[in-house]
Amino acid sequence: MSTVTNATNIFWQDCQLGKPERQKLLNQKGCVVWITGLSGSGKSTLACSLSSELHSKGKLSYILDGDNLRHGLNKDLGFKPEDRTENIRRTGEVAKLFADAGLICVASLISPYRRDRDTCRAMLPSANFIEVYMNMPLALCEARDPKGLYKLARAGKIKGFTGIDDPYEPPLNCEIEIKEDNGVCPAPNVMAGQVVSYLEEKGFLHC
Ligand SMILES: Nc1ncnc2c1ncn2[C@@H]1O[C@H](COP(=O)(O)OS(=O)(=O)O)[C@@H](OP(=O)(O)O)[C@H]1O
Ligand SMILES: Nc1ncnc2c1ncn2[C@@H]1O[C@H](COP(=O)(O)OP(=O)(O)O)[C@@H](O)[C@H]1O
Repeated sequence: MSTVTNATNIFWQDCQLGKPERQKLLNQKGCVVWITGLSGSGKSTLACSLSSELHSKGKLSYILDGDNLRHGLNKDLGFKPEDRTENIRRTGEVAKLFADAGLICVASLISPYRRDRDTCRAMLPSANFIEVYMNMPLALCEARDPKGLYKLARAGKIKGFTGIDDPYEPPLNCEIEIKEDNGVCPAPNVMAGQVVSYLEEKGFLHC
């Protein structure tokens, strides 16, 4: 366990009952499905559809949604680069705990900086971090604009909005890419099916 802490005189406490026993109980393997993409790209839609699909298969998942976490755990953070970095780090640590609990943790955050996502990946055995890139054109996300935030950003009323005046760094080596097919975005259940197939193929849905 390599962690840098500010505290001294702390010790790692182990318990005989561990992840393997919890996984056996749940008949699944704990992992993190990390969904990244622009605002409006469909992250939350995919997270919900995926969670429902897994539930119907008797598999336990839990969604960590960026917007929701910012109402509690991450309420002290804004959208400055260092705040986004801390937002992702904290969420990565929580996701790691859920995966250790044996759950399929679905994290859905813009997570715009590659280095921050890679930091989360490094928190887990590499196969257990499944990065899903919502590769949707900015024009589509902006046309959707369900919260009217792009409009505000274009009007200069929100500063540092991802994709407008703050960068989004696409993954270079993600496990799953969701993109348009002939200019059409796949339906939510189709996007979820793509992820479920991956989880099935890699053995996460059984123990
Ligand atoms: N400046 C700026 N840039 C991007 N997004 C903004 C901003 N201000 C508010 N919002 C709203 O916050 C949601 C993104 O939160 P995240 O925690 O996922 O962002 S990040 O990962 O820390 O970049 C995002 O939600 P989604 O649309 O679901 O992605 C927006 O609703
Ligand atoms: N696959 C899809 N097909 C059609 N509309 C979608 C799809 N995915 C998302 N949407 C719509 O796009 C908008 C943004 O989706 P959302 O999941 O909130 O994105 P994000 O979480 O990335 O901000 C919502 O109005 C949602 O209903």
